[in-house]
Amino acid sequence: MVVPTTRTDVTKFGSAMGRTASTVSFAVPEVTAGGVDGELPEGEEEEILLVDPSRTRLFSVSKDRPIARIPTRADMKTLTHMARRPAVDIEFHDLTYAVNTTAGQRTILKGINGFFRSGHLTAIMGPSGAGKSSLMNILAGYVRSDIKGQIQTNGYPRNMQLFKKLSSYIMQEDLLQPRLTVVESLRYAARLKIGRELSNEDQYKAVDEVLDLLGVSVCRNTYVEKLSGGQRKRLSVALELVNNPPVIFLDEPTTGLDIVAIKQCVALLVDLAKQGRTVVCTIHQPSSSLFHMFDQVYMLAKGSCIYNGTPRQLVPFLAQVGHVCKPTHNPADYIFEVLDNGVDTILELTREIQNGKIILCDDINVMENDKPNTKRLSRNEALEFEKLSKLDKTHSEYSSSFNTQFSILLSRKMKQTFRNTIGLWISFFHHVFSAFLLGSIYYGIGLDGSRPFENFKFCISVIVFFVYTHVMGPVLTLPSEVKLLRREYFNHWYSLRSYVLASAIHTIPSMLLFGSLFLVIVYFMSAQPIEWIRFGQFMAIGLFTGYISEGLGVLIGSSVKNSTGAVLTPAVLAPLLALAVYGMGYGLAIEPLMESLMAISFLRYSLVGISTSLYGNGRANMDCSTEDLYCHYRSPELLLRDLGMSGQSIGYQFVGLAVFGLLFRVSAYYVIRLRMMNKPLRKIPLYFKKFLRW
Ligand SMILES: Nc1ncnc2c1ncn2[C@@H]1O[C@H](COP(=O)(O)OP(=O)(O)OP(=O)(O)O)[C@@H](O)[C@H]1O
Repeated sequence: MVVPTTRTDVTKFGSAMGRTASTVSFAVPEVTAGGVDGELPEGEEEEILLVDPSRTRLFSVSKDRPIARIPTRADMKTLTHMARRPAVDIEFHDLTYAVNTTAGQRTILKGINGFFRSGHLTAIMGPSGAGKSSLMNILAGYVRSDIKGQIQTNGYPRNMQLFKKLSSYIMQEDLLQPRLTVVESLRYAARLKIGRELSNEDQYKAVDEVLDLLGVSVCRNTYVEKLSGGQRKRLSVALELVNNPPVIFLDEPTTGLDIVAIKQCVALLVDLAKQGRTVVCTIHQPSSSLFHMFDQVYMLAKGSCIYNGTPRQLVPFLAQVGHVCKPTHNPADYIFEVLDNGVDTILELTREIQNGKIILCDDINVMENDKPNTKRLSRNEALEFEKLSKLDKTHSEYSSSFNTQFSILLSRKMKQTFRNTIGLWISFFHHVFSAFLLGSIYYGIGLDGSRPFENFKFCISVIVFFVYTHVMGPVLTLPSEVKLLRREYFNHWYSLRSYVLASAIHTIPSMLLFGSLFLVIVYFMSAQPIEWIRFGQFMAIGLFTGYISEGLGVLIGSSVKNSTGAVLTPAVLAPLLALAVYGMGYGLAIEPLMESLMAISFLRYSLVGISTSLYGNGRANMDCSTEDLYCHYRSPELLLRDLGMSGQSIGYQFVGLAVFGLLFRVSAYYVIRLRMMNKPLRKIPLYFKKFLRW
């Protein structure tokens, strides 16, 4: 092995980067490596070319080597029906990311530099904890605080609003809508993400093209829950591809896939990049053949860049600093072994690659001439694009209007709800069985003046039924839904308001259907008065209670994970129920303090409402079935008085319930909004102020 003479030269080169172009020569040691062609003879002199001293850091260690062509599918299809997008290059300078931990401040990324260009597939690699996900999150805009340094797109400071529209982040977990078919999922995504940019017909054509391109046409009518791991990953990519984003970030796209699916997945990313997109993914140790499929590899260790360049240049680079990779060795594995040598090695590699300022390429001409198909965005075009996107306030943020988002989301949710046939059957049996059970327990007591307290227990049972039936569903399902929401919301599919509103409405039809069935059965079995107004009020209070309880479930489910929610929900409901029934027998003697406490239990309004619907509104004295001389509570007025409910209007109970319903839903909206951010606590005062202004 030839002792490299490069270190000082590279340092010189690095210091020359600031102002003037220069040409630096150094000897490249003889190296051979598995899977790499065209090694140089020992001691051969190579020229390092500095292309643009002020910004660009391309240089070649081995410019005479055959050009490493990225394998692409010969029959690769082009996306002719998609919206046109500009190509976007991303660069970052002196990027530092430091977070506060209990042990003090921790620097996760240490002044790294890089340049990820359009038309290239870049892999961010490194050992566990190196900072790959942190870098990806920062570049994608997922993390935006605690960052120092510059991030630029096409040479200009990144405009986050514009960048969000031009980029997609595909997270590691394939979060998909299980009860939609592949083509339905894509069509919903297209309608939300493309909006008015393309006609419906063109949107559907774009969807068909994406299906073809990603090789998922065969399963276009398969339900998502039935897809294989590889197909799910392809669908995840397809969903983000429908609006043709020029920048795609993927976090660990190969995790959980078998070797064949991994290759197909990376080949797909290569294809996407070759069409002019900037594709950046994080990846754990890839195989040698996989490693060489990437156009650029960006390696991190302990928050610093230790390599930046083409896969082919990794072996010569390592050899340059005295680490020779055997031909039989996978270079991607070898560098991990090198890192095992300790911190000094990391520092040395970081110095050599100038913390990412240098990009090692096979041939500068390849880098320069291998332009992507799409048009690069000039400064003027960028400004024009920005201006256009700001013309209409609604359209500046999302591709489709609020109403469109709402109707699409509602239709998507309803479709899934009504396809959940097992869930619907369970719900049906639960309502019918509980209704007959309750009806049997309180059979025929409604008109009996000697059993009003039993009838009051019946009212409590109806309220408890509606509370527990509707509160637990969102508590258990929302935490996983929030994850899916995070992906779609972050990728700018729709606004949070349209999502929350659609979620708040989609359960109403099934709730009305099953709830009414339950109420009709119990009302008539328990022989309540056959008066349509009373019946209507009874139904309305019961159904409204169910809806408000669901709102409480949404608030709890959006705030905590489901294991916590399962414990927290009964803990919240128990005191509310105790406050609701307080006053039974006390009549007019309820203390003012207790009265105000009772007012904060929404169940109190339900209970007063349902009792008033049966006994209020000037109901005549009831008949008594017993032979008692004195049947005290045959007078409904007396009964309501002793329950502490006299003089209460049913309208007031509806207003009380509506206030709580609104409070739960609006609070849930803000909690979800805070969860979508990475620094929620800091934003609480801001949101409180906004809420007060609303
Ligand atoms: N917000 C944070 N607060 C505290 N530490 C953090 C935070 N974000 C990341 N870290 C730490 O920074 C280091 C880098 O994290 P990151 O997730 O970026 O690494 P990674 O290279 O993606 O690792 P892996 O391959 O295991 O996913 C880890 O040690 C992680 O614990």
